[in-house]
Amino acid sequence: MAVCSLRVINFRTRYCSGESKFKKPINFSRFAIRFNSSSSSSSQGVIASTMAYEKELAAAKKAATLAARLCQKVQKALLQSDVHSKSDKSPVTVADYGSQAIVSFVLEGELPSEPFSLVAEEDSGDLRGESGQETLKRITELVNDTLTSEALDGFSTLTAEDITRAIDNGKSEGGSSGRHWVLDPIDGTKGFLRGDQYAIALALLHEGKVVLGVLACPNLPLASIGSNQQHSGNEVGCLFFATVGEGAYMQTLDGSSKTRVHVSATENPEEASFFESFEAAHSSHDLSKSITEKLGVKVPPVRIDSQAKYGALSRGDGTIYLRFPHKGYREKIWDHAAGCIVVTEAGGVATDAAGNPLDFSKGRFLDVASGIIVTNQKLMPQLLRAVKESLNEKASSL
Ligand SMILES: Nc1ncnc2c1ncn2[C@@H]1O[C@H](COP(=O)(O)O)[C@@H](O)[C@H]1OP(=O)(O)O
Ligand SMILES: [Mg+2]
Ligand SMILES: [Mg+2]
Ligand SMILES: [Mg+2]
Repeated sequence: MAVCSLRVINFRTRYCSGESKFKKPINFSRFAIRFNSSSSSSSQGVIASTMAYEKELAAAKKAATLAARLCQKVQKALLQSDVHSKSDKSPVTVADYGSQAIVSFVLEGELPSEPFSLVAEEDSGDLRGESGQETLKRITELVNDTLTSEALDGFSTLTAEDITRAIDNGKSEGGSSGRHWVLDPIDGTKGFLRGDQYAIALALLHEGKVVLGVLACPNLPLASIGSNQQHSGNEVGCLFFATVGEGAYMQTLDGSSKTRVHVSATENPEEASFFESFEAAHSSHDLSKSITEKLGVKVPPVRIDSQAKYGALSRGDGTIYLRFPHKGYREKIWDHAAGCIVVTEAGGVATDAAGNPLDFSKGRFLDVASGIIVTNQKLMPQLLRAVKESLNEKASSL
């Protein structure tokens, strides 16, 4: 049984000792309150006590929340800017790198006694040459502004080199042994640019299995977004999180108390609504139309960007999520790891189009047969049959 006790920890000690990769001492004068669990989860298998991964979850929530603050600042400035800069990709670049730097920096600092491995989407290659200097300067300012104003007041300013090093922590190959953090610093960049949905998606792999996931969705309404529901209230900003065997939860991004979430219990596909990519280039809308017609789904699809779809599904806004990328596209683990554990812990099932479980243990890529489908346990057999029929029809029409 784990004991929760309040412990005061000096950030200066924590962020500067042990395995830290930061050459420059980082001076934190702020004190943090952390839970100290007497049941060490790190070396006792994937499912240990009921308090397993508690300190990792706290660190992940903190990292994703701070990264979300940075992204919100950039998106706000982007949406206020003129038409010219809206077609300019640089704001999202700055937010992508900044988000990755913050998550890397916070995780490494919060968990100093653990070896740190991060599999993340971005790397600093494009920032290192002469042409990247202006962007790197903007990222460095943004990260420093965010950490100063939002949480880690009192720390000494990070240099551009600190930032590139934090970003490049993300080069790990992951795999089936040990622990690896998995990060998409902005999932749904197209949605981010449009002012729509995006997510900061962070998960932890342990011995090849996803054991923890956090999804920060800054623009997702707190109220349901399903096509069957009346929209009520316009408050936005959700944080979903789940630890293996302990259920899935949602709270507001600004930190309200958590609520346990469950997938929809709908067994009748005629009552089900479904989610898919906003961008037809990311997932075939024709195929999902064929599948949902076979099932008898009556309402039109809810199309939104990013793993916010997994979050919405985990709280029952809809019943089905279909994703069929076009030929040649290879899925990456950071595009599904966090969403997958959130929806699974909420009672759902995520498989590839052939019904195989998703295997996150093979490195940076996630090799799947044809696509990814998600629904509740009761509907999955029916959905799999419809998917198989539609895929066969598509193959024979080619
Ligand atoms: N051609 C593509 N097909 C499918 N997914 C893509 C493609 N290009 C990028 N993606 C990634 O897939 C996800 C988009 O999914 P969705 O349509 O559900 O928002 C994002 O993670 C996006 O990456 P990124 O993280 O850079 O935005
Ligand atoms: Mg992504
Ligand atoms: Mg991304
Ligand atoms: Mg990308």
